[in-house]
Amino acid sequence: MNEMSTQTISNHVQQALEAMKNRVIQHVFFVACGGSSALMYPSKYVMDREAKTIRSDLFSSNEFIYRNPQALDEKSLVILCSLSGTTPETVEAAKFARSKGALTVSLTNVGDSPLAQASDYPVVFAWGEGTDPAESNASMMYQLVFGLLHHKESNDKFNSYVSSLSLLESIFSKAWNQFKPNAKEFAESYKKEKVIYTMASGSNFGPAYALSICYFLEMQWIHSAAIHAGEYFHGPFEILDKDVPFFIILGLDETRPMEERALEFTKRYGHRIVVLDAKQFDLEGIDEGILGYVAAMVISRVTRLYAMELAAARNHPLTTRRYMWKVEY
Ligand SMILES: O=P(O)(O)OC[C@H]1O[C@](O)(CO)[C@@H](O)[C@@H]1O
Repeated sequence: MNEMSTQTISNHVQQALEAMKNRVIQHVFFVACGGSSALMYPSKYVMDREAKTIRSDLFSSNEFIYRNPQALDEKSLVILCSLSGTTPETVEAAKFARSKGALTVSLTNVGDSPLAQASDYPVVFAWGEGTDPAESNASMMYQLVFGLLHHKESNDKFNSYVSSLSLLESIFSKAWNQFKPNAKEFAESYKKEKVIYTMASGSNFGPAYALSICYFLEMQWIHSAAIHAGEYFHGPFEILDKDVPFFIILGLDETRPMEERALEFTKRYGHRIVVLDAKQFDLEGIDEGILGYVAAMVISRVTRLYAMELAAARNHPLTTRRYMWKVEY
C-alpha cells in the first residue's frame, strides 16, 4: 500500500487489511441480513469482476450457518455487517465463522455492539444524514475489498478508489440536489400505489433489492419484489401491464445492457415507469475503471431520497414498524 493510500482510509480498515496481509485468503464470505446484506452486493460484484484467485459468496446470516460451506476455514475472510450490531443472526454468524478459524471483519455503526465484540476486526462506519459518504458502510466495504485485492493480487483499483474518497461528498450532494425534484414528483405520483416492482442487474441489484424489501415492503408496507433484469424475461414480465408500476435502475457497470433491454420492453407495454439513470450523475474526477462501482453507491443514496419523499407524501414515516423489534420472531 503506498503512502497516499493509507492517509484517507479508515484506521479500522487499515488494521483489518494488515491482518489480511499476514494470512492466506482463498475465499471471502459476505454475510448479513436485510439492508446490510443488500449493501454488500456491489462488493460481491467487485470480487466477481476483479478477483483472479479469491472466490467469494454472499449469504443471509442464518443461511450461512445452516448451509455450513465446506470452504469455510482458516483461509477464509468473513465480512459481516449490521448497522445496529445487534441482529442476532449476524452476531451468531460471526461466532460461527470464528469457530471455523476464519478471519472475521464486521462493519457496524456501534463500536461496542455484540457484533463488534464477536469479531476479530470491527470496522465502525458513519451513518445518517450529513455524514461523509467516504465514511459510510458502502465505502468501508469498497475499502476492504479493493484493499484485499490490492494486497493479494496487486489490483490497482484500490488506489483509484482511495483517490476518489475526497470527491464523494460533493458527488453525493450534487446527486441529492439534482434528484430531489424527481423524488418529490415520484412520491406525489406513486403515493397511492399498492405495488411497486424494482428492477436492476449487476452491482445495482443490491440497491434495487434494498428499495424493495426495506423501503417499500418494510418501511412503507407497499407490495414489491426486486426483479433481476435478466430474469425479467423468464417469468416476471408476464405481470407487466399499463398500470403496473416499475422502478427501473440503470447503472454504469458492465451489466447495463440487461437493464436497458428490460427498460425498453417495459416501456413498450407499461405506462407507470420510474427510471433512475446513473448516466445523469456528475461523477467527474472518478477513474473510468471504477465508475460503475461508484455509481452503485450513489444509486443507493438516491433511492433513499426517493423513499424519504414517498414516506413524507404518504405520511408514513420510514421508522414505522408493526412486527420488527416489537414482537417475538
Ligand atoms: O443488522 P442491521 O443492519 O442492524 O439491520 C437490522 C434491520 O435493518 C434493516 O436493514 C432495515 O430496517 C432490516 O432489513 C434489518 O432487519
